[in-house]
Amino acid sequence: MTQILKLEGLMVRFGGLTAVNGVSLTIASGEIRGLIGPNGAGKTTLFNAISGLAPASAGSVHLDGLEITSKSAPQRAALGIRRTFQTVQLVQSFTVYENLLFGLHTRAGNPLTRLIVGSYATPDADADAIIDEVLDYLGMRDLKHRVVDTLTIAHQRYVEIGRALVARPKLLMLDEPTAGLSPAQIERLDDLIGRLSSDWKVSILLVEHVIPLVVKLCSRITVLDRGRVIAEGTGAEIGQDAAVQKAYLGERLDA
Ligand SMILES: Nc1ncnc2c1ncn2[C@@H]1O[C@H](COP(=O)(O)OP(=O)(O)OP(=O)(O)O)[C@@H](O)[C@H]1O
Repeated sequence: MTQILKLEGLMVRFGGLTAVNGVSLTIASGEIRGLIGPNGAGKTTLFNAISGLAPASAGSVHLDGLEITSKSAPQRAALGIRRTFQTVQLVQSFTVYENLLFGLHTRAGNPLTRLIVGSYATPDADADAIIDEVLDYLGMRDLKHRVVDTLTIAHQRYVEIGRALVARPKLLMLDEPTAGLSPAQIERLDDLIGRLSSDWKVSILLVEHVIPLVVKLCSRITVLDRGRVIAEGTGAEIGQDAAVQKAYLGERLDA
């Protein structure tokens, strides 16, 4: 099976602190991989190292067979890595449509967005059609011209996912997508994430504190603690793992 993402011995240091410490992992095409770990384990830093926001101190990152370790974040985005953030990062005073255009133009050639986010590919003739397709998929067509800061946090999270999808990424990284959502909203998002990988032919790396959701969605889960991978396996396997139980100390994985 094709490996979409391969990390080998990845390290990220902040001065004397090693936030990511020799992480190696591979994600297969179409896989939904869970990434869990206690607070401060290094999950967001690992996301940043994969997406190019945190430079690797050592090790390598390959995307779909291409080494991208020294590529910038905009170059990685253009090559097919897209992500969402723990705290939603949209242009709040822009409409849903305008925010999705940003996602599209990181792979197309709009001069303004190229100045802001960089661009390495050819312009898209049919931005509107792509955006409408994504909004229809997300059930948000009626919100297309709404200003983002008038939307619920749940809808804002969908817009972030939409901004990633318009670029038809190879790897979609979701950083705590359920943060701030109600149980009903989490259930809907859970259903969406479960469909995304096959509907959009995208591999997903999911960081999430709602462990039952990760266990349900992901056939394999990687567990980080203090920057290191301490376990990898199915939900049942990692639930039984003594090192994982110790790292979570009291948090119930089967809750
Ligand atoms: N820019 C930075 N400068 C210095 N230290 C940092 C920086 N970013 C993260 N850290 C430190 O790196 C470690 C890993 O942090 P990180 O945010 O990646 O963990 P996390 O697993 O995502 O945590 P959480 O689940 O709480 O979001 C922590 O000790 C954190 O304080």
